[in-house]
Amino acid sequence: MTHVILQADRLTQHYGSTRALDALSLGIVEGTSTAIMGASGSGKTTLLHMLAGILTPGSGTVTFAGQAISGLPDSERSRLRREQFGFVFQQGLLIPELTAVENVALAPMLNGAKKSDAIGPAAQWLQALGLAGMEDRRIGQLSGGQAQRVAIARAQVTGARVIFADEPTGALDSNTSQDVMNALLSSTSGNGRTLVVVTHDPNVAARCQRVVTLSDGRIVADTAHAAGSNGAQS
Ligand SMILES: Nc1ncnc2c1ncn2[C@@H]1O[C@H](COP(=O)(O)OP(=O)(O)OP(=O)(O)O)[C@@H](O)[C@H]1O
Repeated sequence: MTHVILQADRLTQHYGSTRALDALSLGIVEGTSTAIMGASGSGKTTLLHMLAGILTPGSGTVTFAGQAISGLPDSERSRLRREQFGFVFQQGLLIPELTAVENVALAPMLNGAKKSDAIGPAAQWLQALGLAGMEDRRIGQLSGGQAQRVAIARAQVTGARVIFADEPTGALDSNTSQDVMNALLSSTSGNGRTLVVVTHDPNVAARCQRVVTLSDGRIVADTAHAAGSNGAQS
């Protein structure tokens, strides 16, 4: 049975006279991969940030696992983000002074875990993402694709139920982009977790099970891909 883990209802957001989102409603089924596409300025990042509780909507609601999150106080939303959500951005926003494993361990440590307890799961995630042996390298000693896989590990080590990615392959060449999407899909929707990814890249979108296209803050296409790879390694 399908379970809607995230539900947006009639989200509207204005920035001055710009309407970034226009009464947009969208349900995301748990364990699936969804790409959000659309021209520059169509509202993709605004939508992602609202689904993730980073932004509160001007009007409308976002419900996560049955709880309305859009009206929660900042502190509650930030706890929810740390504990239930993971984030992967175009530039991994990793800390260059720390090693790969320390960067990943930082996520559970921010939730109160001791470093000695956080390092083991962090190393396991790096291994699962093909980075065994690179745990002690600093970020500058990794390729762009390897660094993005560290960011993917960091997004998930806390047990996040939903992973939000904003142009996760935007800074990578096409082969590396394929590798990173393999890693992202297999570790998320391939593993029962939910992935929502904003992308301009049709190759990235085609790997997802569903593609939602925005224009002027509205959904203008919503396509399910029977052939969505759901994380299969190709
Ligand atoms: N903080 C802000 N202040 C003013 N306008 C904003 C702000 N954030 C977004 N906008 C405007 O809202 C609209 C939607 O922006 P958004 O970043 O969501 O689009 P996008 O589809 O993610 O674009 P891109 O692909 O270029 O990242 C745009 O017209 C943008 O200029």
